[in-house]
Amino acid sequence: MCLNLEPCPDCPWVRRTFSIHTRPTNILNSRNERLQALYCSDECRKGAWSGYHQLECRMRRKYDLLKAPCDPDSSGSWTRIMIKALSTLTPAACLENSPRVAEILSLLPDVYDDEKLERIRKLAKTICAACCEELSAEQREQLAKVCERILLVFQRNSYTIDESHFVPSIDAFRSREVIGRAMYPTVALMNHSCDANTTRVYHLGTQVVRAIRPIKKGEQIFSSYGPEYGGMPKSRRQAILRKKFYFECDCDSCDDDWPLIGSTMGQVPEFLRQPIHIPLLKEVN
Ligand SMILES: C[S@@+](CC[C@H](N)C(=O)[O-])C[C@H]1O[C@@H](n2cnc3c(N)ncnc32)[C@H](O)[C@@H]1O
Repeated sequence: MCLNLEPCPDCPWVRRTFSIHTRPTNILNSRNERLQALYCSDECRKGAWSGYHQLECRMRRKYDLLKAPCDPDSSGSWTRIMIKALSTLTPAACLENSPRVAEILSLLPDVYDDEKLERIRKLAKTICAACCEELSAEQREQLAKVCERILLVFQRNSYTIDESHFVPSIDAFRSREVIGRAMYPTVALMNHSCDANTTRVYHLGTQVVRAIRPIKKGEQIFSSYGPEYGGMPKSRRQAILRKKFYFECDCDSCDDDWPLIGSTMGQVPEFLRQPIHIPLLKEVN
């Protein structure tokens, strides 16, 4: 499910639908920039408004008024997730200590008390206060805890979606543009390895997982959550994974503390150490 590209999955050129407004507006984000609306059609715009944005817009204004420390993109996507969660949970069911709620609250018991958690907590409280005015303060507090857990699960299991623009130069990597975040349930089952055997690419909002070396039958399929062994020492990789995803990496390269690529260069024959100049693209007249 791609939350950020809704409600128009057929229109991949709609960008940042989480920071849109459906008509010209003077609302500014926390960086004092005007929020931008980009839709592929009028139909799409109307669908967004009636589907979720009416509520989202109210939340955003309320949230911005509170001047909570949260960047607009994150608060936008988190708001949308919470609105969806609240619509499936029903506040009353949440408060009866249902097995579903107990299950949600039991997730991620080892959360680290960091800045991001604090922001998520504030947002969850704000949205529950705005969405569930009919509940008592105590009930809203309980509901906010459920929402906080849902957001944390999303944050740990979702992926950034980017689009690569084809630029015929060695700088092609820099032309990647982040267009949102999404949860892909099957892909979320993949563990991280600092020596991953797959990579992810995106094609019009669809995530494609590709093997980057032969994978034997029965071998575990690993994804990279970011850090990779060759160019980064174990301590730094572990620190990043701990801060961003809250786990201690036990992949082979961390367990055996594989050396950095540069540190093994002395063992590589001289002719292999020479840079190879192969033009990436052939010019065509
Ligand atoms: C996106 S989930 C991956 C699927 C998860 N293993 C499961 O069973 O649902 C991410 C979680 O898996 C665990 N994990 C993933 N890669 C790991 C690694 N290299 N070392 C230790 N734990 C890892 C961590 O608990 C992390 O929070």
